[in-house]
Amino acid sequence: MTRTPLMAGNWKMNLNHVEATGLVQKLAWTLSDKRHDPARSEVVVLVPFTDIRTVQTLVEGDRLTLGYGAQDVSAHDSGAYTGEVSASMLAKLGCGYVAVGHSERRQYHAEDDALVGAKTRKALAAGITPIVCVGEGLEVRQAGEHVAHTLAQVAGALDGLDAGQVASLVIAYEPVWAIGTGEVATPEDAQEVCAAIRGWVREQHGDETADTVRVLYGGSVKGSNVVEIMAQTDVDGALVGGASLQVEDFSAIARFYDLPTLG
Ligand SMILES: O=C(CO)COP(=O)(O)O
Repeated sequence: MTRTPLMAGNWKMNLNHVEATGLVQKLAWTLSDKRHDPARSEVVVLVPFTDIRTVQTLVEGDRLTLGYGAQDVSAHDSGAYTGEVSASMLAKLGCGYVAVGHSERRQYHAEDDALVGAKTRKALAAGITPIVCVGEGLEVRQAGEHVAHTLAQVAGALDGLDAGQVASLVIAYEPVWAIGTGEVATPEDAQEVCAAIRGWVREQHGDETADTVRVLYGGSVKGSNVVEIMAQTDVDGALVGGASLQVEDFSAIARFYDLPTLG
């Protein structure tokens, strides 16, 4: 079973829709100039809600091989939920992906596993691939509880899903202590937890599902460290924050398969 690597750029709260146009155009130009092969890595940007329509117009107008999506979605279908955006609204804008349960949502908006699970189900029901984010903080890591902690988050978010649904989604392991800090988990750290996640999926949903589901690593991924991270058996891609705002760096990440290996 081959899993197409996925390189997802999470812009977080950066770039207005005018700036988004500039970045998407430059990214598309660079990827095509360097002959990026979409069969070897799928490239996606997760953008602020206010940028989605603009990105959709560029992707559809120029037939770009660039996926796009949102960074969050409501757990509700419609109604009196001021400020929220539903999965069907995102689907109408052509979003292929949405991040759910990012550590910044968990930390600043008190999202728990039950809410992350509800959002995951709404995305799936609307035909959008959820990128379910999990990962431990520094104290949990220091206590040696990172695998158990992360698997509990996976179990909570994927509760009630069938094997087909689990196979279709993406799980992103992002150790909180490695996000935006320049502190990268070692490739072995990334592999340990990504393998444990796949092992959990295998136990719960069988071999086919485990061999199909894509598990990403996120946390200070850059062009300079992506090759060694992608060399890990159970890492199927990266969820990239800061470096996704830099066209040169993000296009290098997208073309990880062409980069020289260090050492
Ligand atoms: O949170 C992240 C992606 O979702 C990781 O961010 P950085 O790549 O900036 O560490």
